[in-house]
Amino acid sequence: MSTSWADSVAKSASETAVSDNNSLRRPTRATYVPPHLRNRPASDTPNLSGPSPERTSLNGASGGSQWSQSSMGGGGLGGRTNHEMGRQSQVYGYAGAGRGGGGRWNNRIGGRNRREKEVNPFGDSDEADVTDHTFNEQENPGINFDAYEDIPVETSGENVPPPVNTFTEIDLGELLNQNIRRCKYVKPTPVQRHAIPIVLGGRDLMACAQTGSGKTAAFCFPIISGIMREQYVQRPRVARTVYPLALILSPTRELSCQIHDEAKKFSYQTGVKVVVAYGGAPINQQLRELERGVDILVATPGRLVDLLERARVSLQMIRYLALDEADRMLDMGFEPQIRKIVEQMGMPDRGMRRTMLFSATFPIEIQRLASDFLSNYIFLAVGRVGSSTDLIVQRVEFVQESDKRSHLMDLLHAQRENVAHSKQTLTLVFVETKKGADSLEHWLCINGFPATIIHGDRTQQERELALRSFKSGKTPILVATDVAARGLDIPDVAHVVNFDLPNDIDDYVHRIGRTGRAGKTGLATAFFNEGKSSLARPLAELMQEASQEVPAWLTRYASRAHYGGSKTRRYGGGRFGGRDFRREGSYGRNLDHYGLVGGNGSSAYKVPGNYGGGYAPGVASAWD
Ligand SMILES: Nc1ncnc2c1ncn2[C@@H]1O[C@H](COP(=O)(O)OP(=O)(O)OP(=O)(O)O)[C@@H](O)[C@H]1O
Repeated sequence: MSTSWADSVAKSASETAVSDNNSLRRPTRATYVPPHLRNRPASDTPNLSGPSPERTSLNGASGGSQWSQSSMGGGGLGGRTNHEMGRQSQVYGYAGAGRGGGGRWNNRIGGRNRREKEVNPFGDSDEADVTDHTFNEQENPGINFDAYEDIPVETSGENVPPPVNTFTEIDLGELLNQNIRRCKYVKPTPVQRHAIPIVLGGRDLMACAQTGSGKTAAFCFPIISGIMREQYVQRPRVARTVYPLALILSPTRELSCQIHDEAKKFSYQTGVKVVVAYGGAPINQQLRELERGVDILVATPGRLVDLLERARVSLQMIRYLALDEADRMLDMGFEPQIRKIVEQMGMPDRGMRRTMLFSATFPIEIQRLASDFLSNYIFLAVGRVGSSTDLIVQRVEFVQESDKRSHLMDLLHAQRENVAHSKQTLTLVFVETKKGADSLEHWLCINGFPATIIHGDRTQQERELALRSFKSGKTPILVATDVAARGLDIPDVAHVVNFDLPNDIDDYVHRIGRTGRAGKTGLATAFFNEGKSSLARPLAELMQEASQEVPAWLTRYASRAHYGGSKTRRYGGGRFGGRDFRREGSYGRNLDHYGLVGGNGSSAYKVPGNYGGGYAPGVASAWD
């Protein structure tokens, strides 16, 4: 019989307890209090002042050996099936039965006392209905699910766990369900329907799903639920080092903050503690936060490496690893750093942790790199991957460089008139360089259009201020480089203008995806001229796939363009372009091209360094 990770940890816990002189109380199966029952009134909490369970638990590096003796393969989280998990939840009063059943924040998880009161991330919103166990579709507008009705879904890999249609079909735990209701989510989006059972079923996942389709929750829910339901996890106790159980990596500071905010909402009152660490902000504050305890660490790669090198964070206990915007994380800019984090800094090997990679775009060459981090994974494609959603109306206009500003002005004037009597709408304008961003913002402001900017040369404080000012509508125009292209979820962005088109079609997909989110519609306008002729073909293809009107002049440009000049569709061909690279004939062979179907093995793909970044050689990076 295979030994699950949870079993081996539990066994170790009880063995350690016996071998010690019983001088300290330790958790055993009998005393286990799941995290979701810990945030309870003091009167129900035994031994609040007792010694920390971790005090004499695994010492230092020995925590790692717990991992190496155990197996997470096949059987899933702790080797249990969903069904078995359901049974276990009854044993522990899971499913929220235990109001008053156990500890509170100052029970230990993550290595420290938690005496601070948890701030309600939902503010003062009405709490009345969250304990009602239903997800009421009628009452809740949430998301336009009709937009997703006939979305194509493709999975590949062995024994794919079946999808679910409702949150109640998944045993996520009542406290998490309450938070889902507080978020006003009534049913899972397509990516959630498929991804959550896959990860809860113990499988690794590479998931492609369109922008704004709910990927954040798709990786957060199984992590939070998994941590809540598992056996008590003893962590090594090494001075000033913390041992998170889950790591979520994202490429930008703002996106990490956003994921952190979301994860905090989802984990409210579950006892699962989420901390964020990112560059450009004072590290001491982040260290203090970490010292208060951490179960899920959301981080940007650079700051994480810093924390690892200072030995303030250890990855030994990581059992869930999620890479958001995974293709970006594995392109040439980040890949060495990610490889170092995942393979050389003490994280349990693949197969010993659950690994999830998410993005809206997943080029084949990046899939191949990514597969190094995954074990017997499932590939999930929701929607036409590498494509944009049909919810976004895409327009492309031929505008010479010298005319771009006046053209933008015309658009903004028209927009102003259109929305004069309706709700304030936000416009996001993408430019290629930081300098270009500064100068355009200045020009807009002196011409009476309140604008702000975000790019990698601004201080983090300035960046955060700009984003707040934009979100609140105080400055309804945000001029941005690609640093704002991915992941940011700003509900009222009605219009994305590609003042300068990116060089990479995937960057275009992510940029326009800042509008048309969660089932809402949006508008994206691009200024095209000869300088971007290499983008003509992939752009025309993409627009066609999304049933957009392609101007005749763009089709002419596209027919003149040849593959060598740009990255065209790299997703394995076919209208539904999200393809598992393992299904391509090339899998297992050492390719000399990157899976261009119908292409000629473009030289653009033969040089790995040519991928990523989204800016031409010689152009300063727009990223951090
Ligand atoms: N089940 C749901 N019901 C209603 N709204 C949802 C649901 N899941 C997610 N959302 C909302 O949809 C929006 C988009 O979600 P999210 O930011 O996770 O998208 P994404 O797929 O990660 O996008 P991107 O590719 O741009 O990063 C968010 O505002 C989120 O709160």
